[in-house]
Amino acid sequence: MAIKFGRPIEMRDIARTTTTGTPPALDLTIRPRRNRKAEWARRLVRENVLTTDDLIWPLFVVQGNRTRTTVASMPGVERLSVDEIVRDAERAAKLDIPCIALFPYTEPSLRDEHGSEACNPENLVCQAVRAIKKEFPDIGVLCDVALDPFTSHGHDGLIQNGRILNDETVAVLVRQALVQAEAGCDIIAPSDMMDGRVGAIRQALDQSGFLDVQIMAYAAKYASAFYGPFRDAIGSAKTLTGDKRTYQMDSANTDEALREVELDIAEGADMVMVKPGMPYLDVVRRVKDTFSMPTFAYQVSGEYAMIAAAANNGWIDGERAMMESLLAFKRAGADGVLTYFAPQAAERLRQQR
Ligand SMILES: NCc1[nH]cc(CCC(=O)O)c1CC(=O)O
Ligand SMILES: [Mg+2]
Repeated sequence: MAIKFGRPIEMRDIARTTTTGTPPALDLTIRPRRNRKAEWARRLVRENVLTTDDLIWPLFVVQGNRTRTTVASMPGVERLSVDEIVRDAERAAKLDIPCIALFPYTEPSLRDEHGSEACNPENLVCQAVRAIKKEFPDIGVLCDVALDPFTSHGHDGLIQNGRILNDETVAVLVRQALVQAEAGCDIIAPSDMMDGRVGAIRQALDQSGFLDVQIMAYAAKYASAFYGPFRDAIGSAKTLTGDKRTYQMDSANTDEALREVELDIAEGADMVMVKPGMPYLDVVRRVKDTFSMPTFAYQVSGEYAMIAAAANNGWIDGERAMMESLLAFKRAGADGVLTYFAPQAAERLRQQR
């Protein structure tokens, strides 16, 4: 039987218990359960809290007008045309979500081997940034920097003879970051995992006068199966040849994550990110403890899909699983979370007040 609304474990077999007299009390001085006896008591000793200030909401942009298309593997998530994304930005602003993140679904005809569309100042992301900033200048806008939404092969960088070129890719990423900054983006978030890209982007931003544009580095980004639904959403799932293991990190490593984060901080990152989220909470904790930097976690598409699918099947209480998963990031030391649940979580937090 599906347990939609989880019952406290002690309720489950209550019918079976036969109470024959009261057993003698245990001689316990310390009873940790005392601090859990009522909601007010639990609130009083609660160590971590999730607030709306912790949320960054990722949104997908698609060509068109008044268009919202569903993403099969991400129930509840849609690709939005520019006019519609402004409506979601409005929803974010009303919910007090501090920041939204933009990802494009690029028309296949605009994708090429070099990801040229990434540097087009009129590309979907740049259009969306301008439209959002015009109506809601006070909401933070984060733009992902990587070539995968724009390349015909679905990789984050340029390829030659099957190899991803590092330095040549960085040169393109710098141009991509500059067109996004020119469009009004507040936070540049390189997700490509090329070496040296944070420093190169920082230098270019500064030389162009974008001294206040922040960089949130996807510093410890792992080669993960949990990105599957995202690649559906941006339309690179079918075209991607091979995998990303020559640039994204091996999921077995954590020391390496610290070295990656250290480099990105030295190169000028204002904030660092660990990605994916839940399977890498240990990395979040180590990064936070080691560097004391603003540290973010990305609860990625696959994590969202797992919770949404199980909830839609009636196998878990989706709302509670969502809140529990988001609180876990806070417990691990994250200052904030990129999550597709952002609007639902913000709505729930509002009701709880
Ligand atoms: N480089 C692009 C990028 N930026 C964010 C994600 C994944 C986000 C998600 O799964 O929700 C990816 C996919 C990838 O690296 O293949
Ligand atoms: Mg790096």
